Amino acid sequence: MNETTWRALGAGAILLAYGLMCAGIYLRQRRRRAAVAREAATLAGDGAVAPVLVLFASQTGQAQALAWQTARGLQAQGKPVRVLSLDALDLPTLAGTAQALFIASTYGEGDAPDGAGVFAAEPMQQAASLPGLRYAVLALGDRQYTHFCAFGRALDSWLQASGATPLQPRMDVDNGDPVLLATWLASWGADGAAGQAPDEPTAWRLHARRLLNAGSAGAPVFELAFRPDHDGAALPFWTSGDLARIELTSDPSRPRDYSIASIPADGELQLIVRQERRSDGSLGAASGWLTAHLSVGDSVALRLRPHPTFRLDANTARPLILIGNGTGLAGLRSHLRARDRAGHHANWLIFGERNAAHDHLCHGEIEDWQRRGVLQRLDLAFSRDQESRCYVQHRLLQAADTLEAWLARDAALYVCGSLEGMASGVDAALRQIFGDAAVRELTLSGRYRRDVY
Ligand SMILES: Cc1cc2nc3c(=O)[nH]c(=O)nc-3n(C[C@H](O)[C@H](O)[C@H](O)COP(=O)(O)O)c2cc1C
Repeated sequence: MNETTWRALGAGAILLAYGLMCAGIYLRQRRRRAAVAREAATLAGDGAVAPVLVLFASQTGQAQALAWQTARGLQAQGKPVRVLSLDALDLPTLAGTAQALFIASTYGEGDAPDGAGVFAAEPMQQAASLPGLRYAVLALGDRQYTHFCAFGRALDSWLQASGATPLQPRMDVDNGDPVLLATWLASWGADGAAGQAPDEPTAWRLHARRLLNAGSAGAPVFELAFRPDHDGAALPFWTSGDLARIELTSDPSRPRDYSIASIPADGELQLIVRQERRSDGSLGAASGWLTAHLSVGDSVALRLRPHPTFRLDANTARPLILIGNGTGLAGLRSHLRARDRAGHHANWLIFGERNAAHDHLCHGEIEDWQRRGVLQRLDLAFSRDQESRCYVQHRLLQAADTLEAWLARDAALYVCGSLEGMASGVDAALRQIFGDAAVRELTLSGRYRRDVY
């Protein structure tokens, strides 16, 4: 065979591989859509009347929970309903819908939450044609952020620019304002009183508190262990990836969510908390209370919050790549403990902190996982142990080939820790290695999940 024939064969092989990759993406998308459709069909009725779409854009689950409450209200009035995450919505479906209700939170600097990132980056980039659509928007946010309810607002503007007609003015909800939530729910026939989080607080006792980074140049990090307040009381249900919400008596309007660092099999609920200091030197309200004021033996009320976007769920049987920094180890540790118990050893941890000597949080447990093969690979990035700063995103770039091999084995990525610097850097590194389209596909298929703050 001459060189031209070899080249032609090579080009043919590349085309074939590309075709197979496209077919794989298409089939996965189709499977995902079918699963979403099955879930939504439970409320959708017999198909004689077009369902109302209830669409949510949610990071930690509040918008999602409200979407289901809204849907149940509509259903109680005899209306067929479909509940969908915004990223599971396509424009033809929306254009063919008469009525849609949007419940959207805001993250980052006025950005869409992860479950709506693709919708925000694609359909929302230009006006669509939605003249037959009547809609309402419930925007969730927090006035402490500069871009209050920015994503809900952007969604509203886009719908208006697309020719859709508002059923009522947009509602901008500050910090879960119960009055506005009850008003929204009542307008769709749902029980207003159910507007509060359905998860009841449970009573716990602080059993132990341990400093994890003695001698650190950074702020102290503690592990707190809580046990049920009453001896012999059963542990409430949670699963790895979930959150614990703390409401301070001094500031009940501003609850704080912490990633749970343990699993129920540990017999206790553990958190990893960094003691924050304000610029005037005083302790942060929640972290100061947990790390300094609360004494061992004291009681606390915690609400366990399901965190569907960060659970293992459909990724249970997949290899996992767990990436995080600082107290973000909490969310990764609960997953690793769950994996250890389930005997799933295809785990790769990439963890970053400042100095190995003082900030190697939970190193005993991590070494034990390594020794027992629970971790197949471990990469540590101690940013200040060398001249030039090195972060987890640099480890990702250095290990790009291995990362590619793991993703080819259908691995899922879990990122936990700070949004600025870490999670944004990790996202940029993933896009640099795999391209935007692949990151989009990972997000849509639930193989790229984040618990970032
Ligand atoms: C890291 C972080 C960033 C946030 N950024 C904003 C923001 O820019 N603007 C805003 O109005 N709310 C912001 N919020 C508040 C959320 O939008 C609000 O808590 C919402 O109720 C969460 O709903 P979800 O559980 O459905 O994601 C932010 C919250 C967190 C934790």
